[in-house]
Amino acid sequence: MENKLILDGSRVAAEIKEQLKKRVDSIISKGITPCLATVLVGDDPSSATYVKMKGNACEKLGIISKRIHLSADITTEDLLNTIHELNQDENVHGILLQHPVPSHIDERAAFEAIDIEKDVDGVTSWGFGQTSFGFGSYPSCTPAAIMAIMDFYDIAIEGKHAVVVGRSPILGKPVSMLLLNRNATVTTCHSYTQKLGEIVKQADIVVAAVGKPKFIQGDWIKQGAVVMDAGYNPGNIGDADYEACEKNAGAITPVPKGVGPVTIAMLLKHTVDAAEKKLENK
Ligand SMILES: Nc1nc(=O)c2c([nH]1)NC[C@@H]1CN(c3ccc(C(=O)N[C@@H](CCC(=O)O)C(=O)O)cc3)C=[N+]21
Repeated sequence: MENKLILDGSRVAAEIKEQLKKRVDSIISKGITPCLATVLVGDDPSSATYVKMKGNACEKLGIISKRIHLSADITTEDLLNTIHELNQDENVHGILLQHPVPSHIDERAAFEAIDIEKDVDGVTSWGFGQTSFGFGSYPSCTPAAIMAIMDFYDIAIEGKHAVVVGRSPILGKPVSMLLLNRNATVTTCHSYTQKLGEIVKQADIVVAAVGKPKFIQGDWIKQGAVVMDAGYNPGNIGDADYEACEKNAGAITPVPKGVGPVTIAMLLKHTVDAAEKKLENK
């Protein structure tokens, strides 16, 4: 049997960040310091951890991390006001509103309030539309990460059958569009999909984006298929049953150190892109 490839997200992220560091230094020498604003609402511990990781990753590259932490009981209006202020703030180049926000808040309205120029996390419907049509600047970061890992390892996409399990607005749906734009044949599955295992079994590329630990079963994976696990469940458990899927897969991302670190690298890249655009228009 051919060798199995463990897709090392930490390595991909490290290489991307090394390139970014040079660009950050150059932007700073021209008088602008890239800045990402992160907005965290409430006190969910894993959200707090992820946001902290994003902020720290910024600072490591010399990007300013403007960290905004709002209390869980704010209103949608309060959150919209915060976003409007960040939109107005000349020194902020990118805005990340951490998902999920408390359920009494209209998350979609908050995402939509983000200025398209600053939507480095690809959460607006405008950004999604651009991604879908294939000309946007900032696809959502986890979908972008999945593509970046496949490109890093020269995994063929064109003509392949990609099965995406999940259709969330910033993961399953946009990654389906990115794969489609790369000429994959895309099947997007969800909670109403019948005979899911049989469909996944047909996949050359499986994207696990359901948000349920170990949901993708090993015997659903065709021999040699590529498994991209975008799950981030409590305890750092992926959406694929790794031990079982790994047996059949030709290539697979682990959790942790798979898609996660590259998601953060893509966020940094988009922030640097946004700061560079600002510089060009100065
Ligand atoms: N608006 C928005 N954009 C997001 O991109 C977004 C979000 N909301 N909400 C939550 C998910 C989750 N997410 C992760 C990013 C990195 C890791 C990551 O790097 N994890 C490490 C391990 C983490 C640890 O050590 O605790 C790894 O996989 O190696 C995980 C999860 C971004 N998300």
